[in-house]
Amino acid sequence: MNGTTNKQTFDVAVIGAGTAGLAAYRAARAAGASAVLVEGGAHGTTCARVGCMPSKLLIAAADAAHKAREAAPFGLRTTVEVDGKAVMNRLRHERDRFVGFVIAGVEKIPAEDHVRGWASFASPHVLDVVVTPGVHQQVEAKSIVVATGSRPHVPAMFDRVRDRVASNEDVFTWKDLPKSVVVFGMGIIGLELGQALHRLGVRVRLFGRGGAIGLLGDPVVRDAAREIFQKELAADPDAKIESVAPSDDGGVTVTWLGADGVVHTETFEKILVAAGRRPNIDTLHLENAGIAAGATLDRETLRLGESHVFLAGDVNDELPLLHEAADDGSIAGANAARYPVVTQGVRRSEIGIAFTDPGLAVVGPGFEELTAHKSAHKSAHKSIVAGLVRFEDQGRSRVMLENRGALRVYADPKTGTFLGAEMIAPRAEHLAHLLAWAHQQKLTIDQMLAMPFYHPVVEEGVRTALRDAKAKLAAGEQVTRVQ
Ligand SMILES: Cc1cc2nc3c(=O)[nH]c(=O)nc-3n(C[C@H](O)[C@H](O)[C@H](O)COP(=O)(O)OP(=O)(O)OC[C@H]3O[C@@H](n4cnc5c(N)ncnc54)[C@H](O)[C@@H]3O)c2cc1C
Ligand SMILES: NC(=O)c1ccc[n+]([C@@H]2O[C@H](COP(=O)([O-])OP(=O)(O)OC[C@H]3O[C@@H](n4cnc5c(N)ncnc54)[C@H](O)[C@@H]3O)[C@@H](O)[C@H]2O)c1
Repeated sequence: MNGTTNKQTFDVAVIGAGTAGLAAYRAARAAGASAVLVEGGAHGTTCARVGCMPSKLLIAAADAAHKAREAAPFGLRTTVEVDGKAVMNRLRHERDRFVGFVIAGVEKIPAEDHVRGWASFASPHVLDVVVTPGVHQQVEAKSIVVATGSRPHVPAMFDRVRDRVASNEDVFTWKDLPKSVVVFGMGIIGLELGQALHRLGVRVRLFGRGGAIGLLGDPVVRDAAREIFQKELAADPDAKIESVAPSDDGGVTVTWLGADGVVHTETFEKILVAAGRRPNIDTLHLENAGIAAGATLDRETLRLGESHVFLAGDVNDELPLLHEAADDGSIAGANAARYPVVTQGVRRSEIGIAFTDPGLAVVGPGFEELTAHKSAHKSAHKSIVAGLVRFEDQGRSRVMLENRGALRVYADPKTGTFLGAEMIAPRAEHLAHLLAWAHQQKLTIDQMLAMPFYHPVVEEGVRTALRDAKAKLAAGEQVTRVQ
């Protein structure tokens, strides 16, 4: 290390000024501690800059195009022309507005509480911050909140085209829509962006791995999702890729073995890899932090083992979602301020949503976790009750021509307590909230059925699933995971 300047001392140091880090800094200050926020990259948070907000802006344009194009059955004649430059301009304009609000909040933080540079552990309580190459600053703190987020993971199979691979960091910088995009990964990012680009007139092909679709774990719901997406898009959730090679025109050529047993080759202008994200923890020299070997994260306190280090947001690889990052930050920041006294934070019921159309959602721990082994014996899976609704004949969904999808609600066979749900459904984001609130209240299926249901609404579909669960509870009909 050369060019080290002064050492500043605080009660709490927070690494990363994303959603979790900003919440941690504010919670630490509110608890009366002195605190510093260390940020190495661009301000504005992943969510606002290259995540939640720009992706939803692209989806909003795509949905508008799709609705207009699909209006004929209602007796409407429309033609849709997509102006790619205008789509991307609006996206960036609105995105920059959201980023601006975050930056305005950061600017309110006193300058003395703010260090610009990349931090890593020099010793348990001292961070080395690289301000510019060769210029270092030291920050000393009693406790440290690591809130460094995550980054896109690009597997080795893309090594030959690595310099051409786009991630969520690149898509929203595109000035115009490309003619064609191959998307690897049918997780949430791949599905959201892939479907949106397709609806905006881009030739899209989606490749997934192992049959996974978004966040779904329930085989009944996943099968429905596969069918729906494959009807609309070229999508193979269990792709047998033979090669991904650079093409002469600056794009990529993909060769794969199709489900038809035939080897196909197609060339695309762009390649988007959305094959998962990795926590930004490997460059922090955590080995210098004095943390006992084998220390694990306590999700209720966000403390790493018995140490003075707390992990908040995507970096802890628990639930990489915006509202969880914000909650993590508040819990970790308050605990870091009170360290060594730590208290358990309030955790909410789990909810995950993919903003596809139809939307995907999981409420509670999800089918796979609910039915996981109940003992060390491999074949001993837990049984649950699952009530099903399919949306083909659901009244309001059919009125709107959005009658596609399936939803399963889960119940405890003994108590009838609602355990969660998975769905691909119209208005999924709203149904998921309704169900998550019932889940957090630990309601039973009977108590949920005693709530009001208006007519005609999509929520009546949820009632159908709840009634099915009630009937199956009475009949003792349970489901178990099939290996
Ligand atoms: C395309 C996309 C769409 C998404 N859509 C949604 C959505 O619709 N809903 C939802 O709930 N979630 C969504 N998410 C997830 C959500 O964006 C993240 O869970 C959330 O932004 C994580 O916040 P964070 O504070 O942990 O990380 P970040 O906001 O990434 O902040 C981490 C910060 O740490 C800084 N940093 C890293 N290392 C260092 C270091 N060594 N020194 C100093 N600073 C460092 C980084 O520069 C960064 O500013 C989406 C994510 C993506 C990628
Ligand atoms: N609406 C939302 O809340 C939202 C939207 C976008 C992202 N996010 C967050 O960001 C996280 C990361 O999203 P993501 O979609 O990158 O990750 P993901 O983990 O959700 O999905 C990655 C997918 O890529 C597949 N995959 C892995 N390697 C592959 C390969 N070589 N070829 C093809 N497929 C491959 C995996 O099987 C998996 O299904 C999500 O887990 C989520 O928490 C949330």
